[in-house]
Amino acid sequence: MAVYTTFDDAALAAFLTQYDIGAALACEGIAEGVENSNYLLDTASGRYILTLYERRVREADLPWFLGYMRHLAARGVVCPTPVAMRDGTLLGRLGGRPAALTTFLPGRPVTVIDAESCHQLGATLARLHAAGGDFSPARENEFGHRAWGSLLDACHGAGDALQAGLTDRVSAAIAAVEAAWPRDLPAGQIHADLFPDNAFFRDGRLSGVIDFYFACTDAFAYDVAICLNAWCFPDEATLDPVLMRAVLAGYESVRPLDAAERGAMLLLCRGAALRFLLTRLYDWVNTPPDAVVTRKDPLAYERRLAAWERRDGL
Ligand SMILES: Nc1ncnc2c1ncn2[C@@H]1O[C@H](COP(=O)(O)OP(=O)(O)O)[C@@H](O)[C@H]1O
Ligand SMILES: N[C@@H](CCOP(=O)(O)O)C(=O)O
Repeated sequence: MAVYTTFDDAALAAFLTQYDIGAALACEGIAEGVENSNYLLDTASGRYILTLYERRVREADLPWFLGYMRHLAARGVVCPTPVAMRDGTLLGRLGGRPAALTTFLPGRPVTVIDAESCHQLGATLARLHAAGGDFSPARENEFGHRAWGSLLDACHGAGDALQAGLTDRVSAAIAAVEAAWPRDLPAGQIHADLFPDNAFFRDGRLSGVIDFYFACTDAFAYDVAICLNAWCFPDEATLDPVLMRAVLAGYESVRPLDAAERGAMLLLCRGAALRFLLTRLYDWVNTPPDAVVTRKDPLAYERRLAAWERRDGL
């Protein structure tokens, strides 16, 4: 459950007076998600998502995220669009947290990932990369390869309780991937967390993308590698090559990968597995026992890392 911050009716009413959307008819916490507190808000003018930003999201980055979502929406990428207050401001405060309203996207994540959904995902990712091309402010990837060593250190060896020798194994994997990390790949704005729970489908079509709060400026091919990890391991351990080929074919139907990107993909996949292994491990170790959130399994990404390491090529 991801509702960390609550507020009373009076605080919500006061917050909504800044907008032109009417008073709240209903406002319910949303159980899914791990990063922020999300509420489903209904007013006479429609349905919205109310997000209170928590934890990892730096307040100084919020204008970048909200501006990026507006930019993508204006270019035809179906994603939550921040709703402006009467004075044009996108960001307010509620329950002591920075807060914003975005449009509600209908649709649901796929229940069974198949080649068709993977193909659509790949094509959508490539469109998202193209649409971000003229959004010029850069935002560093705070979970890029330079951050991995510090994330592991911040776990203080506690991963060994999950799996014997995990700390040394991950440390060696970071060193190997970092030493060969490719430079100068085509780069721009990437989603960086386009997992199946962040892609909505309606009537068999990918209808929208949510959750842009890890978006950053990095290699496009790395974003593809994140999706290969997130979408192509049906049993959390074994790569399904049919799904992988479908993601790549979907992507390349819109934006062909160049030779350097194709050559680097396997290494980028190992890097992407490490990135989610490390943030999940950090959360596993550092989430207080009374927190109302379901921790995600770090070892599901150790198994993906091992699967990539066993391969000679895609
Ligand atoms: N714009 C939106 N339209 C519809 N549902 C949304 C929207 N944004 C978030 N949600 C719902 O809220 C859940 C959590 O959102 P998400 O952005 O993934 O949270 P977090 O960043 O906290 O992980 C999603 O799984 C979805 O059910
Ligand atoms: N996708 C990440 C965690 C981020 O969660 P989300 O609910 O914001 O997508 C993971 O699976 O580790």
